[in-house]
Amino acid sequence: MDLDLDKLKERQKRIRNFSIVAHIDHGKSTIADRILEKTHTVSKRDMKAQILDDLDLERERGITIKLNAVELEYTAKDGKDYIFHLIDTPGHVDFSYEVSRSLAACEGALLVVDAAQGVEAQTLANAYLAIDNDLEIVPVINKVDLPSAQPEKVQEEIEEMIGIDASDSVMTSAKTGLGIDELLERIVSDVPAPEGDITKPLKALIFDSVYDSYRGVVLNVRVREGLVKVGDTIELMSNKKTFEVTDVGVMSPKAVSRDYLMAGDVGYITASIKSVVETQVGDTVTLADNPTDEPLTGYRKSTPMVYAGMYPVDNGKYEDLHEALEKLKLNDAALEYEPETSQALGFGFRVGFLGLLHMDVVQERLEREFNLDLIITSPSVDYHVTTTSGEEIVVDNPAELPDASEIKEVREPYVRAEIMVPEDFVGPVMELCQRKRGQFVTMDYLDKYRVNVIYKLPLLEIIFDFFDDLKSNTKGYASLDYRVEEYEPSELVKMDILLNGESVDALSFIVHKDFAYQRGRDIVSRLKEVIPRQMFEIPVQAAIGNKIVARATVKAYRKDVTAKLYGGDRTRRDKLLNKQKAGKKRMKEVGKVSIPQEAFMSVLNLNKGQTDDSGK
Ligand SMILES: Nc1nc2c(ncn2[C@@H]2O[C@H](COP(=O)(O)OP(=O)(O)OP(=O)(O)O)[C@@H](O)[C@H]2O)c(=O)[nH]1
Repeated sequence: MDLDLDKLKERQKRIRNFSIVAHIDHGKSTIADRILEKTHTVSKRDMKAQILDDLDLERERGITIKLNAVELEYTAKDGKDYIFHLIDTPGHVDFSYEVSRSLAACEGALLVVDAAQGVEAQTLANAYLAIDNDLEIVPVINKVDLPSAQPEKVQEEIEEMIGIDASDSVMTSAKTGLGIDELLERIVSDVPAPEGDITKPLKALIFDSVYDSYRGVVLNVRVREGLVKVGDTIELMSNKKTFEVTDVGVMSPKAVSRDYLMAGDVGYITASIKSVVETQVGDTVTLADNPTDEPLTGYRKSTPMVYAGMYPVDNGKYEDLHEALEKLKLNDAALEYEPETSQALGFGFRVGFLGLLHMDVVQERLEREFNLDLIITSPSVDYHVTTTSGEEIVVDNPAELPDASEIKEVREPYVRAEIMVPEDFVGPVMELCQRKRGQFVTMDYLDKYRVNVIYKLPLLEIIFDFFDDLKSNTKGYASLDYRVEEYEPSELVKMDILLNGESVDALSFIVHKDFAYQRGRDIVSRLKEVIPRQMFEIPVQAAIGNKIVARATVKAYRKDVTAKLYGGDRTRRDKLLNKQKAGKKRMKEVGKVSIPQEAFMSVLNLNKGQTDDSGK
């Protein structure tokens, strides 16, 4: 192999590694498509819309979940050929950890801002992530074709709110293709070429790893120093495991083998690694016989924020569910699960998700790709509990919360929520936050019209429907960004639900003392609606400890039953519920009672009930 050092150095100067960051829907994927098209990475004819979103589900939902790195070739106006590595990032608040991963592989970021919407919460959050990573930021104002576009105003916003020079922002319309040529030139001129000594021992960062049934584990790496090629023995520095490299290459957008990857490159390595568990994202890859002295510093790991039980409708499918989760995990580093048993539902798993959207995506993939029918219990957060005997435990399943008499203190996760909103809506936003047990922190005017309202809120209150409520209370103008900051003591109680006199563990939930009675009543009346009638009466009760706080009765079967199901507005929560309804009637027999999937999601509706009540 001809590895002329001067040529390699010359090649390194022509590499540009960059990401595109934006608030959701500001046009990141469409811009990526245009760039791919312009660089002829895919011919227009072959190009499916949004080729970077390779999961069917992503395309359907129009959201980007997994990050993808592609290599593009671009002949610039200076006549030289440049090598672009474009790393796509997701925009949804559930997936912000994926953003920080991809940024670690780049020197620059295109910050895309919608010319009509302006800077929003995720624009800021992502811009700060990029600044923290020392990336060169190229501001891009997209959708300038829209009649409501106000590019100059957006330019000012970027300068005022992010503090970067936006006077030379690239004006684009990813829809018409306007400005894309200029954007490509700006990537060449503004994004710095990677540095890193090619002659030093290999030092590469794993920023993603995916399982491929043909190739085994595929490591997506950013090479920082040195060079790697087929036949090398690599070592994963965190666990000292060694593997022989079977292939290296880049995605373009399909996998294309290369002779080597060198300092500055973003590409893949395969090395007959059997399990993704061995390959930690953030780990450093080096050569076994010529290792680097110091590993790279890893970056923030994703941690689940929402937990729910997943049970096969057919108990015989437990192993299938196990296998399916194992396979999904190979592709989804954020997914966590462990076995769990429920008296009511049998054997299943407690699964940790980044948020409700992530939960929804996982459920859909399990059902679609693995053909499983699942019952999912209502989502919960994790609680830190100190028992009277001084023991510290973490509880992510309401059924496992110890008896009140054994609890000294329960702490729940609180987030710092930044809500950006036009001044006119500050009132409704504050009202909503107060209702959700929020504590006001501060409020800043971002410009003449817009305010950044900061609240401390219990994660429990915001995971379900806060975002939807926020949107409806502000005519869609508010944007939200949040992160878990701390755990704080809270007066929480466990609500048990009894059907036919039997406590159903999978229906219990944790609720703040002040809302307990109302929610007890709400859930009971909701369950009364969704539990199908039988030949006998079914008492439905809500209890805190031994105390029954609400009760209702599912009357014995009559012929004219019309189950009144919640229709409601078009929010994510409702879509979730509607989907549960639309699918096959998923039921679980518990004792003599059949419990449908909707019953387990009742707690999502409860919040709605509460909001409606207080909103009246
Ligand atoms: N009018 C107009 N519409 C655009 C333009 N760019 C993108 N859009 C539309 O805006 C919507 C969102 O674009 P996407 O590219 O999917 O946005 P995104 O930021 O990638 O969204 P996520 O992948 O969900 O984070 C789509 O309906 C696009 O067709 C533009 O320049 N002009």
